[in-house]
Amino acid sequence: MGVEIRVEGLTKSFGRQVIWQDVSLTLPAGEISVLLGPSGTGKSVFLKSLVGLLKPDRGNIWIGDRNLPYLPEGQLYDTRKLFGVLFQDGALFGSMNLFDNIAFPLREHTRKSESEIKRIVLEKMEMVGLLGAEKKLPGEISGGMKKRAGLARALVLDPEILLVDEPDSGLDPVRTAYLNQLIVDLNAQINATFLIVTHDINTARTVPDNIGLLFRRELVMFGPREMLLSSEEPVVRQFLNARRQGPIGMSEEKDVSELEAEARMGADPGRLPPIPPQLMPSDGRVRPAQSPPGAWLRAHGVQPPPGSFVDETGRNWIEEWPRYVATMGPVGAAAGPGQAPPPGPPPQHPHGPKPGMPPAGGPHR
Ligand SMILES: Nc1ncnc2c1ncn2[C@@H]1O[C@H](COP(=O)(O)OP(=O)(O)OP(=O)(O)O)[C@@H](O)[C@H]1O
Repeated sequence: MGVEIRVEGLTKSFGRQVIWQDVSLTLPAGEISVLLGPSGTGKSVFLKSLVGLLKPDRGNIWIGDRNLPYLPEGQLYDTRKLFGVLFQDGALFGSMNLFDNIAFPLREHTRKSESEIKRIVLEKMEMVGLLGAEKKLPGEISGGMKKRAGLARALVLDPEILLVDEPDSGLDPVRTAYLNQLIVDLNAQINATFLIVTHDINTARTVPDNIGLLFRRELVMFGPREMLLSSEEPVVRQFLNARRQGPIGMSEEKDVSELEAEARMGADPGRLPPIPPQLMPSDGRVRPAQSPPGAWLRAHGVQPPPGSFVDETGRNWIEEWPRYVATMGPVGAAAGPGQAPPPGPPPQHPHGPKPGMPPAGGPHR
């Protein structure tokens, strides 16, 4: 499962407003990528273009040998079935209970029997920790539950590509941490290609394999998490450090005089903080598409900022990794019952009975 998406020279405008131009990137199969950018830089437009809901002015979106913007209607319809999409608000039908909302794509796009639909819906509801909430209406549940219901619906057609638009919007930091864990767990389980749009820097720093940044109508950078988190590029440093100092202004980019004034005052976008360990699946397995910590930095001879890859217990995950993988079994496999426990909790692990999946009946607000 999971397919590569290759975007080449993509440009999109509405009338005379250019949203972004000449965007090229590859979303590697099975990996988690995050797209960042100041508000209004066209992140949602990019997601909608990827799934064929908006047509770019020019450029290619290759999924295998299919170039999505140029597909005839019938093939576009088929190709869209490869995608699961979680929109910002979950996009649930208010008058349908969660079961029917989640069953909707199956009833619309497949000829499965009701008993088969029930099996699939309950399986996906269990995956997102919503079993027991089948009868609830969207208006009766919290924002976090709506996101998880939207996620379950995005999963029912077994997507090879999962697009998630601002999973953290409207969620408190704890629920965002649960949702991040759920995303990592789902990626480990279904091995699809994930693209997440987010404003949450902690999510961007800990969840993905790759990060991209849109600014000034361009994709400033896209690459492995370690590349962006060790980048000296001012706009990348400013964004990932969440600072005012740097090229990004209040509503658009700063002009030259503002930047010169900042330089005179010695303001800069801040030193690079340590690179945190990447969030691991909660059952301790290594995701099939996951790279060992420090792999990109080593390959490119880049020294990480001091304190990188050290978790809250003081363990350095570059040193720990070979032992961890050996203990946890082969890459992609869950730990077996007879295996020794890993050396303490995996990095960035939220504590609790089943990380990523608070019980459906539990507190959600
Ligand atoms: N269908 C449309 N017609 C015209 N303009 C549009 C359309 N959709 C989006 N836009 C414009 O495209 C720009 C980018 O919007 P988009 O929602 O993609 O930004 P974003 O980066 O996702 O923002 P945010 O982070 O605030 O959600 C905005 O100026 C928006 O008004």
